[in-house]
Amino acid sequence: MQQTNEIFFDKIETVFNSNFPFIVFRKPNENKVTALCQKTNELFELKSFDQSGFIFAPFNKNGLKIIFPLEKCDVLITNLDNDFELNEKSTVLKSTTKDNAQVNHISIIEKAVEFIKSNKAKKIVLSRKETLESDTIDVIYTLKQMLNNYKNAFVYVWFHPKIGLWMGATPERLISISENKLKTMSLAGTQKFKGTLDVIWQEKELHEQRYVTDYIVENIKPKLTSFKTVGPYTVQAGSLLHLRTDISGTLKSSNLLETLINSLHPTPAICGIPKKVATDFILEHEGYNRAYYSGYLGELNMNNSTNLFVNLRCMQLENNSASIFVGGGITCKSIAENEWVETVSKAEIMRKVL
Ligand SMILES: C=C(O[C@@H]1C=C(C(=O)O)C=C[C@H]1O)C(=O)O
Repeated sequence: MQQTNEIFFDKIETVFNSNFPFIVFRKPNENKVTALCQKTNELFELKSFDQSGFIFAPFNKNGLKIIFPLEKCDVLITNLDNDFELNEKSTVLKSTTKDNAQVNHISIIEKAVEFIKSNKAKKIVLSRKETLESDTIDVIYTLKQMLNNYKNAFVYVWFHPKIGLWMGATPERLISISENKLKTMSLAGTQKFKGTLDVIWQEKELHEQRYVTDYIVENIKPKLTSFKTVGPYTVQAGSLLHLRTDISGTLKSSNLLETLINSLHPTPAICGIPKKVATDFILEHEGYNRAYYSGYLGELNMNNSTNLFVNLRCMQLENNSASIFVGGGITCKSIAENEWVETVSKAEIMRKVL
């Protein structure tokens, strides 16, 4: 049901306070904001990619994939024509991340570089979690900040009482399918945005993004009748820039979604090459559970289309803390200190909206 902005956000606040499961999302470059409010607090596991609803899947392929089934939800919609007028709020954020976090992360990166140099892998994406404490975190305010500031991102707040509260503004599409037309992207390589898209990319970034493009093309091409790539070109994601290639095509048949997701996720944008070697390295060395970070989420068979995004630039909110998840691609050319700084810049994207 279409609502005015004020009524829409008041309802979201009421649902949030009632502790029932809900998702609010806005797709990249759209004005339409959609909410699915589940009528009970049951936890529905995704049983088949033929279901309709909003799905939330973890990084671990065998982990619990959750669906808010369309038929179990009230759907609310609003259109944002203007930015929200938000008062400046000076949230005091206290980092509870351990003092040795930087030393640890750098040491894992150095191990990965050595591992890659010995030809055991080409790329490994390593991540970490940064936890901030504050007693004034306001979820609706943060949602509005993300909507105002990250217009070309997939912005969301997801909550289930049995799982927790996640929110984010991701620049990365995993897969979209509408009437047998497929759209995906290869996104990798990071530098700070300094006022222009006209920048130079080093070999390290060009290579790490190329690995992702090659992997995606190799996996989806056999399932397509026609096929096109555009890029790589530079895109802005908040205060960062990335290299992106758009990949699109027409599917050979209409029942390929599950096969495609299984062959794409996790892509080398968030895992590595070769996939199995990179996954094992991540599980052995990262030393924490990625949970839903670098998993995927989005509309499944809603309005005859599927739109799934990779869960990046995201955080998990618990009581008075926000855990921000950040990572970056490591290759033989990585400089550990620079890779650390890149994760600090990525964490800024969520820190800024708290
Ligand atoms: C892993 C993340 O981002 C991914 C890694 C990137 C990189 O290594 O340069 C860039 C964009 C994303 O594909 C993240 O944001 O946590």
